[in-house]
Amino acid sequence: MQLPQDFLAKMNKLLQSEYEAFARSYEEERAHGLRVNTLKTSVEQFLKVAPFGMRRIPWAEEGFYYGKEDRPGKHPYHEAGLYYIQEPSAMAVGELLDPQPGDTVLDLCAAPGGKSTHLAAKMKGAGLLIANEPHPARAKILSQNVERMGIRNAVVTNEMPDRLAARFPVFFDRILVDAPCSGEGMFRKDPDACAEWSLSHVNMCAARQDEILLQAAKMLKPGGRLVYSTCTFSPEENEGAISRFVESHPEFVIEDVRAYEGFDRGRADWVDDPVEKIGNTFRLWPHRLQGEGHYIAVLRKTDGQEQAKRTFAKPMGDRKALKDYFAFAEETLMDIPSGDFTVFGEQLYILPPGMLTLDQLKVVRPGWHIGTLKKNRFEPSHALALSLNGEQARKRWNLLRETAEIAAYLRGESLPATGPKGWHLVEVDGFPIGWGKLADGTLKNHFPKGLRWTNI
Ligand SMILES: C[S@@+](CC[C@H](N)C(=O)[O-])C[C@H]1O[C@@H](n2cnc3c(N)ncnc32)[C@H](O)[C@@H]1O
Repeated sequence: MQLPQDFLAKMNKLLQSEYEAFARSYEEERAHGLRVNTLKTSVEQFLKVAPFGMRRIPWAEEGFYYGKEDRPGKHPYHEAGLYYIQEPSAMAVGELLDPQPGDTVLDLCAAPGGKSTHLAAKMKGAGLLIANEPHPARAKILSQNVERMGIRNAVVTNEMPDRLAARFPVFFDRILVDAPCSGEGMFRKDPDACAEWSLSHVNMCAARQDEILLQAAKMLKPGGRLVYSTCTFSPEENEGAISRFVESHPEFVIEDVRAYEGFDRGRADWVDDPVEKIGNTFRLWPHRLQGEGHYIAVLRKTDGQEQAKRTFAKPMGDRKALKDYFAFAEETLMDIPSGDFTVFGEQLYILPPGMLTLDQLKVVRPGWHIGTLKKNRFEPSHALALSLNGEQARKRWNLLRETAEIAAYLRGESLPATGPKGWHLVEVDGFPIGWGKLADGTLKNHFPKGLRWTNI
């Protein structure tokens, strides 16, 4: 592959004797990974049914390399959200932020959602995750991935960091800044990053990273953890960004976290003014492990003001307006999803607990999407189907993978069916994949139009 000459010269100067091995890695095939979604299945259960070659990724409990010939993006299990296709090195980031169930977590630069969905799995449905992405089209994709992975406790926003910082000061236990960067570590995976690269682009990215970190710092609680990551090699965006940040924020310390085999450490000698513990940060190199290039720093806020006054989101009070929803839920579900309901237009959501008001913010998904309140009837959402397990539905319609029926369902076709009338949770091998509504010998297809498969 053709790499920018200025980039190669810079890497040669930095890496010296290691440069040859680094340059050779661009001639090699990159590794492909998927992460099992433990909100829907366990690793053990998935390994029993996995139709792909699966080899463990050492630094990610639920991460696996899959085979070169495998096409996990084109399998019904992908639509059922049983896994997320994620670059192997990127899985280290969620492991290092390590959110716990019940935490309040922000993913500030979140699209398309590889790391947000990893954080949500670690939170096991308890606590609040805000996944933010300023680019509108990318925020939509992020929201679709949150839906596919069956996440109930996430809010997806489409904001700039300073506007979130004004609303959520000192609010989060853990924050991830997976910063937009010059993408040098992704040249094998993403030729666009390679085409866009220049020394001035690196400097522009570094300035933007300083601003994002500044805003993130305001939102973290004292004692909280901030993880900063990039998929680039340039010291300006890595050791440089963290050194500038810690220098201007002495209440932050760089944590000393154990490294996995193949992880390298941050390089103090590559920047002019490194802070003391910069050698505790991590560098992941494509010539030292099976994954692309990454940089990761784990920071803790040791001190700071506690925020007292907050305006919480107001749930809707009028439960009578939800009578069609409750009628649907009683007929269709074993346990009725309940909590702080909110309505956006006709759309019904349940807010995650402890959510602050979202007024004046650009919100793509204010919580768990339950369905649409139509005139005199309720229509369940795809998000509801994907967040259930089969036992939670009264009427289920199971299809087997690799059959004509599942292919027809994914193409959006109705299926001949007999059985009780009403909403059926459609499954593939027992894993929910969408809704179908049975009447007059037909299961009407409610798999969303935008997700339907063509060419199968
Ligand atoms: C490296 S990508 C994030 C990848 C994502 N965390 C994942 O794992 O799927 C960085 C993201 O930051 C977004 N971004 C760009 N400018 C930003 C800004 N000023 N503040 C926050 N995010 C920004 C980009 O649109 C991009 O989606």
